Amino acid sequence: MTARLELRHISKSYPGVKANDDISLRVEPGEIHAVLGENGAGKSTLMKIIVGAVQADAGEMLWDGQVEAVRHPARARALGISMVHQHFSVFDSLTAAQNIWLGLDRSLTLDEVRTRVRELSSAYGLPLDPERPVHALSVGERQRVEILRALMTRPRLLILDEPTSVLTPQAVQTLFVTLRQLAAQGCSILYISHKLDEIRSLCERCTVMRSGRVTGEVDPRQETTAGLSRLMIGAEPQRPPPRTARTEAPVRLSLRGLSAEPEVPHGVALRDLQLSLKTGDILGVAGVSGNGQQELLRLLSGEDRRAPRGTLVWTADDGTEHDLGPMGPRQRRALGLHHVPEERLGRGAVPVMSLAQNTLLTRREPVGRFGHWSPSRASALAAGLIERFGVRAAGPQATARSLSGGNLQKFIMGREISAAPRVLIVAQPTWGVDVGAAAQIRAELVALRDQGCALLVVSEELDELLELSDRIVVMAGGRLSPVLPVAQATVERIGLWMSGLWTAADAPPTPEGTQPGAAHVPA
Ligand SMILES: Nc1ncnc2c1ncn2[C@@H]1O[C@H](COP(=O)(O)OP(=O)(O)OP(=O)(O)O)[C@@H](O)[C@H]1O
Repeated sequence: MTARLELRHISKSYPGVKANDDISLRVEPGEIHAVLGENGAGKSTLMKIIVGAVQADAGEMLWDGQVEAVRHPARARALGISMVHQHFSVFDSLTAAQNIWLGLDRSLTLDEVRTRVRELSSAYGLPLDPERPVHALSVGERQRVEILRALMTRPRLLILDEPTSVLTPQAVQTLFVTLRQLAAQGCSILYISHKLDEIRSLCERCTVMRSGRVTGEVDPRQETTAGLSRLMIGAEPQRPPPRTARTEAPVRLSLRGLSAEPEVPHGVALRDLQLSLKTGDILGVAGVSGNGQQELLRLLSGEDRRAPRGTLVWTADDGTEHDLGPMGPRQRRALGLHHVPEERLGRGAVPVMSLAQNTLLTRREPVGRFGHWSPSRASALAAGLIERFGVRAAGPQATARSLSGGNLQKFIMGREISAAPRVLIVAQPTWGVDVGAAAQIRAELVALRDQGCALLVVSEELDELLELSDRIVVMAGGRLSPVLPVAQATVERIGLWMSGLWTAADAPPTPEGTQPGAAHVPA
């Protein structure tokens, strides 16, 4: 059979790093082919070469058996190659439908695109209102925009770079049904993921990369998860640290009936949120993105300062209370409240600035008494983070945008964790991070909690929340469910609550479990 895509001896170097080193790869028509590799292994670079966004230094590409020099993304689109990127390339001020329309060849009118989006989103179980502006969408919903945009082009090769990082388990299953349907119709799929279970259940072949080279090609269905992990990182991931039993701990931060109207049209209104973050405790917030998580995170971080007086309260060690509502992020950081936003590029880091300069976004150590910052101290801080968190980067002067997605996530997480925060608010802590690094980040979060930090972790990965959290709460329709100790949080129960189906009777018989306003809320 003629391969749909064949790569022969592809190499690509950046200053100081050989991102791809003599890579060969074959993808058959209708094949679902995984590309697996640790952060910075060179997967995204290879995909960018296939779609013509980056030019290889050496090697050739064959399409349907013919040598093809894809020098431009338009050529890749004309061949039928479509890619869903890890970092979303959407325009914030436009609606979902307008964004999709812009990415197409204009053979359809905007109205036709809207109709088609509705059809595709219901056929493939990817709910999305085409009229909503993208700035009001959560990352999970933005990802759906990208996936729908790719599906609209009726691709012959669909490349997905970490498509499930922000999808719920149910949404992942639906996506897999879609992908299998597409493959059965002859579309080839290149699937990049760090989730070994997903690769084993979805893909027929798997190319493993390490440090820019192919280290093996296997049938993932014949491998164990541990076996794949060994091929990829040369070891099995760290086991989760043993949990110590928690005793009743003092409250550090509380939400007391916090309600807020949406800041933007189509945003989610928050209703009567009651919650306490305790010292030495990890509270996990589960839920489908777009149910108010983004709005809650903005109120907690201080980007949104509209929390009504007395509804967002910081309790100091001596018991005195401070109203956090009107304080901005910097004032909150001075108290010890740090925050990792879900969007890494743009909000977590400034893409064109060096890692050293990016430390200044949230850290004061490099800043002197008169407000001048010291480049050497910023570099030293960045170098320390690179070392401690195993960030693969050319050095402290590398720009944030030159890092692979997972490495930038490690850097940002490291910057906030090593600030020794008293409260840490984290969204999607291990998004795009390989299994080894994910285990390390989780262990660091648990260590922080053991040092007395109060953590709130928002994640769409239920398994991650169950592993990390001491207590779990579900967010649906802008409300919070009762809080459950993790031992009582079964996947079934949490899954049901994700659709807003809880009642006051669900609250466990503990003081923290009683939640006014925790009535049934259809999402
Ligand atoms: N534009 C660039 N300039 C400099 N270095 C780059 C650039 N793009 C990628 N690199 C480097 O090339 C290497 C491979 O990066 P790539 O993004 O391909 O990795 P990846 O396997 O996709 O990683 P991840 O799983 O973290 O997304 C990394 O060391 C990265 O820092």
